[in-house]
Amino acid sequence: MDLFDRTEQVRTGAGEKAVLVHLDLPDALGREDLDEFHHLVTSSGVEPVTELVSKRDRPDPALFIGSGKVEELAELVRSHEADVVLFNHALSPGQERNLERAVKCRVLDRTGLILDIFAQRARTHEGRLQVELAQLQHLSTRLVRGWTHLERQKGGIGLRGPGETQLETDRRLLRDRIRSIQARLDKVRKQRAQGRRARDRSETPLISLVGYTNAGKSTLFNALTTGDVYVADQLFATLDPTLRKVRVPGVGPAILADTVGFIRHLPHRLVQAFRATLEETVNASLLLHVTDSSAEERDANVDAVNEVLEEIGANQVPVLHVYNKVDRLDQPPRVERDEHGLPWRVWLSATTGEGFDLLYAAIAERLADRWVDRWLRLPPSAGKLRARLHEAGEVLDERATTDGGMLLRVHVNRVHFERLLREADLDEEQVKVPDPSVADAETPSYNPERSHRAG
Ligand SMILES: Nc1nc2c(ncn2[C@@H]2O[C@H](COP(=O)(O)OP(=O)(O)OP(=O)(O)O)[C@@H](O)[C@H]2O)c(=O)[nH]1
Repeated sequence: MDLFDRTEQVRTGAGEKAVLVHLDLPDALGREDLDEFHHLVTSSGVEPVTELVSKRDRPDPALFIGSGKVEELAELVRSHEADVVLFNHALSPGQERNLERAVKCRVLDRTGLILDIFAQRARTHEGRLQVELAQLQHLSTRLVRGWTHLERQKGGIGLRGPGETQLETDRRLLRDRIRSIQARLDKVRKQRAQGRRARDRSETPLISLVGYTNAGKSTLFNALTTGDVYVADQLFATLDPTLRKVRVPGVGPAILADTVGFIRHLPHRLVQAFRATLEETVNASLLLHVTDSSAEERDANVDAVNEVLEEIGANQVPVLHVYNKVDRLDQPPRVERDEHGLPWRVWLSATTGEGFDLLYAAIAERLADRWVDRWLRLPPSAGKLRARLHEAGEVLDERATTDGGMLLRVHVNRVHFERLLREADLDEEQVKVPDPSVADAETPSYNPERSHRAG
């Protein structure tokens, strides 16, 4: 059995009996939600047998919960013959090790649990690579500071109590494996970027579904595409983004992307690991932010999704909120508009289809203003930006200025436009100029040789 067979065993097994541990902490110290924890646990396929909920001002540095509670926990594990203890919190490698010794049972923290669910749900090649990378990185923190995971999993005669040599070998194997996965992921990402550039050029808008896990994204995605995406009443039913071509009345063809469900306090390393999955979100023309309107935690879920969007740099993308599951509220579908009169929130039901007509109309209206058509004055140093604008949209006119810079008239997707300017460290006000043929503003010298319609 090599190291990577053993990492497989970090996963929870379906049907395993679990004792759940939740510590009620002050907000500032990372308060977690108990209902969401139950959802997470059910999604992982283990069977919760009992739970230990306790309150503390701060976690114990060595055991997370107090030593009295640890004894109680050990007793619960014994009496319920539990296979695993699941914590609704991130544990340090040391805490995990101490707890395992004290309760004589496998302990998995929140990050490990989320990774386990991701591992079960990953279906595409890229998704699986991403999960494996995140798991190995999680394991490597345990390997460097602790050693329990591998030591414990070795088991078997002749494999118990590895010496330094084995530890070094495993570290090296782990490093090599991480590097090889990173290289393969880079390759997959490049292929994906090529697909994206082709889409950009074809001007097909990309609409990305995002939302708190279990909000109904896959149900909506299926209903809109009549496709067959995995739907389940479990968290993270969707891990890999699924792209489908759809026809939106009033818009024409568009690409719809389903993405992984967001949760509160998604460990930072996981956000990094799933960045490629979420890249579709960063580059979308419009985000459909789906929310379960019947959920008690509705507003907190919306905030949690917004936080992740900010973290992945997608907070600049226009958003249309979809308040799903209106059938549960016994309310008719409707549209709310923002202070500019634009559709802002559509209340509908993905299962009954009520409100889809409102959604289509709202999407069409929101996408209508997605292009910018304007004159820009670029300094000589902005050659790269000029090239990127050519790639991202259409350059309708281009003139050299006496200072070696450029005047361009661009027709480009607003989202891409704003992103490119940000990347070039410029803002719109610095480069925007009036149409030179009508403006009284400084007229640049015009070099007909260099004027062309860009292809
Ligand atoms: N009553 C009702 N239930 C819905 C509606 N839309 C989705 N559901 C249910 O909500 C649950 C979650 O739906 P999914 O589509 O899997 O949710 P998701 O947001 O894709 O979930 P993740 O992949 O975990 O992020 C399923 O049991 C759906 O049947 C709706 O409009 N009304």
